[in-house]
Amino acid sequence: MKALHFGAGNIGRGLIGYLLNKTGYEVCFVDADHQLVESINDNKQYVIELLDENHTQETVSPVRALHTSAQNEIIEAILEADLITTSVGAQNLSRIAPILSRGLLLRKQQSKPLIDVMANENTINASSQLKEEVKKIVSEQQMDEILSCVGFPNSAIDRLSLSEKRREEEVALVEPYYEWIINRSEMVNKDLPPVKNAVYVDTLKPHIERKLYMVNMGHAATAYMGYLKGYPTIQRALKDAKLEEFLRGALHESARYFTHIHDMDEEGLEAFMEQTINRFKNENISDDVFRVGRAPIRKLGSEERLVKPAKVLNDLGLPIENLTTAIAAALLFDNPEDEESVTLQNYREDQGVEAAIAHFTEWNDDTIVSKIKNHYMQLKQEQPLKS
Ligand SMILES: NC(=O)c1ccc[n+]([C@@H]2O[C@H](COP(=O)([O-])OP(=O)(O)OC[C@H]3O[C@@H](n4cnc5c(N)ncnc54)[C@H](O)[C@@H]3O)[C@@H](O)[C@H]2O)c1
Ligand SMILES: O=P(O)(O)OC[C@@H](O)[C@@H](O)[C@H](O)[C@H](O)CO
Repeated sequence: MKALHFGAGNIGRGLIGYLLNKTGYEVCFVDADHQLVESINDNKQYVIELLDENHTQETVSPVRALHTSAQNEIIEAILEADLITTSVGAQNLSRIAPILSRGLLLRKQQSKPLIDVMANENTINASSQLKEEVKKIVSEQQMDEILSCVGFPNSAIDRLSLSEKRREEEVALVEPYYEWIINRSEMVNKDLPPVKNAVYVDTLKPHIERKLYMVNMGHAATAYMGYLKGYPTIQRALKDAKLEEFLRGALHESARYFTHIHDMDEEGLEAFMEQTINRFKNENISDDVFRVGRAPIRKLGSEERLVKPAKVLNDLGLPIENLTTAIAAALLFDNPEDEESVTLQNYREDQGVEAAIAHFTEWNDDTIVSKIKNHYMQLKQEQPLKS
């Protein structure tokens, strides 16, 4: 069995490549990073190290990689693949669509078997988003042809995954915990063996929402508040009792979304929150606030981790103090090396904070805008040097 995976970054190697390899797939990565592609091809394997006390290492092999410029080889790999997956960042899905559509149309012309394409990104329904990107660039008839032999099952992935260069080799550093949840009902090829240790469900929504609106919400809230307090990592930030209390508060607010919208039980959510906080505090991990807070414009989006639960909870008349504080903190996230952070800061300086809140969150409610602005002023006052 052959799997083609776009994005050989942290989670691509640390979770997806790892589990596909364990399932028995020959994994071929596609990546835009020349050095990464070279390193994978030089070794035909890569190392994955568990971030636990033992730092256990495993080798994932055999693997190969193609650079995004190797268009003919990528098409060949699409034609040969039994499964196609991605983890390139939701903002890059549109970049994959052109080569993917060419390859999928050729598969149809050559009567290749049914295939599933699964985008594994931190966003709601990433595979559906990828499908929409394909739809934008092909004709209606071509889209019908693609959909007659391709499924775009959505999924949720969870594993704190980092990377470290050691002797010219990118080592994937991963926490022991992982979760890959796949919407079976959206798959067209159910003949393949299930991905090892993946969980197959018929309704993904509660799972992906809990991942994004609790794990990633809590992570982002900690990163933005941690940054403002001058902490370099999530783990250092959570040594500050006040920040841990803030994270707990934000998680408790968000948990109400799940009791009200998904009818989840409080006890289960409480356990999930504790598990999440403990994962973030893992002493064996050093997770940079700039990585976790990256792309603040994406994270402030109306369907995203901070704004969506806050909006729904507000409509239900439930508290959102911590969530709106986290949104305010995101507006102060200033990393000159992060393109979105630079755009955000420029917009805020040119247009003012109120305009920035409405523009980026698309939450056009005067009471809310002024609530977020108050938090923002408070945070700014506490951190005069940061902005
Ligand atoms: N790292 C984590 O802890 C983690 C966990 C769960 C989900 N995710 C999600 O997985 C996705 C990837 O995250 P990551 O942390 O691995 O990021 P990363 O930056 O480490 O990896 C992304 C990789 O995609 C490559 N890439 C970018 N554009 C490409 C393109 N057009 N074609 C091929 N390759 C391309 C990059 O060169 C990079 O190697 C994101 O959506 C992220 O939200 C990450
Ligand atoms: O990948 P992002 O930018 O959406 O979010 C940053 C982190 O919260 C994220 O990568 C987590 O580490 C991951 O989602 C854990 O499964």
